[in-house]
Amino acid sequence: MPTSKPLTIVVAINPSASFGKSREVGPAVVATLRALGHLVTSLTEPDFEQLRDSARRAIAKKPDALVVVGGDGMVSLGVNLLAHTKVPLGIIPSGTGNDMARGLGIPVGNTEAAIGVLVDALARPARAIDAGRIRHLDSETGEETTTWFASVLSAGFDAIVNERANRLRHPRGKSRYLLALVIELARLRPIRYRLVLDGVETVTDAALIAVGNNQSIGGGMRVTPNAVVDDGLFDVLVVTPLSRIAFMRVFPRVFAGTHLTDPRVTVHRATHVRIEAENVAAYADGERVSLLPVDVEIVPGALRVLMP
Ligand SMILES: Nc1ncnc2c1ncn2[C@@H]1O[C@H](COP(=O)(O)OP(=O)(O)OP(=O)(O)O)[C@@H](O)[C@H]1O
Repeated sequence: MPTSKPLTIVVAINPSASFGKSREVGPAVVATLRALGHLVTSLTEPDFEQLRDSARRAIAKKPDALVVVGGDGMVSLGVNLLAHTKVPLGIIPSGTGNDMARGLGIPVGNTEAAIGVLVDALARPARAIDAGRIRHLDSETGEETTTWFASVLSAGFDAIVNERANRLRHPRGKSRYLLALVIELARLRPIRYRLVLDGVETVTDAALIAVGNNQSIGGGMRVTPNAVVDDGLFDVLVVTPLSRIAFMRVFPRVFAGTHLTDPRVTVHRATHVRIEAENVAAYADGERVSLLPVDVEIVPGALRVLMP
């Protein structure tokens, strides 16, 4: 591993990521960075909100980097604190999905390799990538607010499955999503959307709309496989209504990103996207944003990242 000058680094750790299966990852990151001589502030808190508050206070001191240890929820925490600042974001994936890390080429499922990538990246200037800015109504206050995302915003069948999984108490782990998928597949029906892409409006029935800065959701489902994080554009996936049988044919192809050849699947490129539909929630970077409508805008170069 190359050595670099001592840096001040904040490491924000989610010990509950991946259902607590990766508790040793955070301490390993902190130990490695300290062994290299960096000045590390290690943050763990009882819950997400307190961690976000501690990280916000630590970032106000302008450290050289914020490293998040966890899944896409932790990426979301980092992106929302760092967008439009000069502080770069490092990611050590230890969550369930880890889609942002996957799309950036950060090793997933190999902590040592991910730490190696981070250490190398700390010795180089960080890379600027685009981020998505969502304008929506806050679910609690009803007031207009802004949420940033770096990977994919989705609003459709996958969000419905997510909502169902969150309402289920059992089973734990990935099988909860599988059960939610089976339940919602049985109830599958088209959603009527109003979609505005760079000022051009369409009203369409669809099963799913996803707005990608990066490529995947749900742990490697490459919904927008051609999205590029620094091209100043979103890839907007629209899947027209599918029968259950057609869904089961198209769905496995999404993992490989080969669904784009299916005539029921379209990808548009746009910088501004408005999505409206009745009673459908938007999820971004795996976290619930709010019910639709949302207005989404790409902000070129808004985020600095430590990546290969
Ligand atoms: N102590 C804690 N610190 C931070 N987050 C916590 C904590 N306890 C529970 N959480 C929950 O963890 C969620 C974020 O999890 P994260 O995304 O890091 O991992 P994951 O869900 O396993 O992975 P992925 O999002 O990639 O599927 C937050 O929504 C938060 O509510």
